[in-house]
Amino acid sequence: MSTTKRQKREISFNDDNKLTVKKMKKSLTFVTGNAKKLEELIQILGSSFPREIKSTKIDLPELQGEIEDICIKKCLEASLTMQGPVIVEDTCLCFNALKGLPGPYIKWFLGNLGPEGLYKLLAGFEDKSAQAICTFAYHSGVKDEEVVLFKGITNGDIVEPRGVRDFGWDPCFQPNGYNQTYAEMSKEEKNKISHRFKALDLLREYFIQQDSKM
Ligand SMILES: O=c1nc[nH]c2c1ncn2[C@H]1C[C@H](O)[C@@H](COP(=O)(O)OP(=O)(O)OP(=O)(O)O)O1
Ligand SMILES: [Mg+2]
Repeated sequence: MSTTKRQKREISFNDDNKLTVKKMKKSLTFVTGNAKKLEELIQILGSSFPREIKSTKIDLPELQGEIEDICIKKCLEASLTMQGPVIVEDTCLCFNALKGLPGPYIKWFLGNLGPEGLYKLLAGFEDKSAQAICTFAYHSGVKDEEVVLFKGITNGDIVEPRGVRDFGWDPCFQPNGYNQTYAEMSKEEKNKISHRFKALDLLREYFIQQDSKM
């Protein structure tokens, strides 16, 4: 019965003056400057996720290098700032014809070129295929503990932009097996197949496993 040992509890009296004990979920802070990422995370994880998600809007440094290194460093920065358990994520859009670029630098390419410009980048190439990669990183906040990574990849094509323009490069990314871009799909549909969904599915599994070991 050690599962409840470390769980916080809220003790109060209900209307009939009976003592009630409510188990409180531990919290986990998602550090991100991007409100759309947070919105999707909340929709994907839902209320059954075994942690209470809090969020802090901090623009963490945009680092260079391999995806894994970027995520580990980004997560350690967040953990130092928050002094507690945190998750961060980094999203890459990798064009196969460009050997994986823009990759982690997609934010700057998108900011300067927009979805149209991203599509035009591939004008000289027959291969329009791309990978949307989302990597979540978790750190417990305990010094010397390692960062854990969860990666989700959705393959697709870069197409002429179509659909609503409320989230980044969604209008120019069409996942394989669909004739709609992410931006033309409903949020529910995107959240069932997206790179972010796949990464969060692994993260959810990890926390369920962790709790079952306690
Ligand atoms: O599902 C997505 N669909 C379309 N666009 C997306 C998606 N996910 C991220 N994006 C955009 C946001 C940013 O322009 C770049 C990733 O850069 P990235 O550094 O990971 O995001 P960010 O700086 O906005 O937020 P954060 O504070 O969490 O680093 O791709
Ligand atoms: Mg960023």
